[in-house]
Amino acid sequence: AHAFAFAPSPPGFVVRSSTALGVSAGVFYTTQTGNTETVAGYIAEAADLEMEDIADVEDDEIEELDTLIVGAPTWHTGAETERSGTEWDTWLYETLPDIDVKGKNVAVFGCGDQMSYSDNFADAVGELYDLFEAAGANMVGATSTDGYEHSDSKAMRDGKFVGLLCDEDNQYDLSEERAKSWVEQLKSEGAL
Ligand SMILES: Cc1cc2nc3c(=O)[nH]c(=O)nc-3n(C[C@H](O)[C@H](O)[C@H](O)COP(=O)(O)O)c2cc1C
Repeated sequence: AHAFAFAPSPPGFVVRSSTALGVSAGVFYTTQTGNTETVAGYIAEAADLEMEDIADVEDDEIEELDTLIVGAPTWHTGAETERSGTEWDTWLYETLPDIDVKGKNVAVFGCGDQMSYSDNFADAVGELYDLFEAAGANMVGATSTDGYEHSDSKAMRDGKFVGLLCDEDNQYDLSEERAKSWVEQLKSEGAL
C-alpha cells in the first residue's frame, strides 16, 4: 500500500491545480528557444500552478479547467494567421474548434522582441486572444503598454496589451516581476 502512494502518475493522468479560492487552472505554452517556457515558469511559480507544453495536453484536460493561462512566442513575422511558429498554429485551428471553452477565464501571454520586430511585437499573443475570445471564453489580464518601446503589435486593443507581454531578448530582467504582478492582477479579476 505504501509503495502505491509513491508510484508515478499513470499515463494520461490529468495535471491540474486548484488555487486557494478553489479555481482550477493551468498554464499552457509553446516555445522554440525556451523563452516562453521561462516566462510560463515564472507564472506557474507565482500562481502555484502546473505548466505544460500544449503539444502534450489532452483535450479533456482543458475542458475540466476553470481558467486557462496560454502563452506563445512569435516567429512568423507579419503573418495574419499561424503567427506563432509553434504547435499553437495547429492547435488553435484544428483542436480548439472541438473544445468547449465558453465561459472559461482565459489569460494570454507571450514573448517577442520589441527592438528587432518593433512593428510586430508579440503578434501571436493577439491571435491567441482573438481565437479564444471568438470561441466564447471570458478574456482577462489586459496590461498597460508603459515600459515598452515597440511601434506596433497585433496584441493591442484599445491602447492596451491583451495580456502579459515579455521580452526575453531586451528586458529579460523585468519578466519575473511582470509575471508576479500579472498573477496578482488575475487573482483580483477572479480568474485565480
Ligand atoms: C526569424 C525570427 C522571427 C521573429 N519574429 C518576431 C516577430 O514577428 N515579433 C516578435 O515580437 N518577435 C519575433 N521574434 C523574436 C522571438 O519571438 C523572441 O525571441 C521570443 O522570445 C522567442 O520565444 P521562444 O524562445 O519561446 O520561442 C523573431 C525571432 C526570429 C529569430
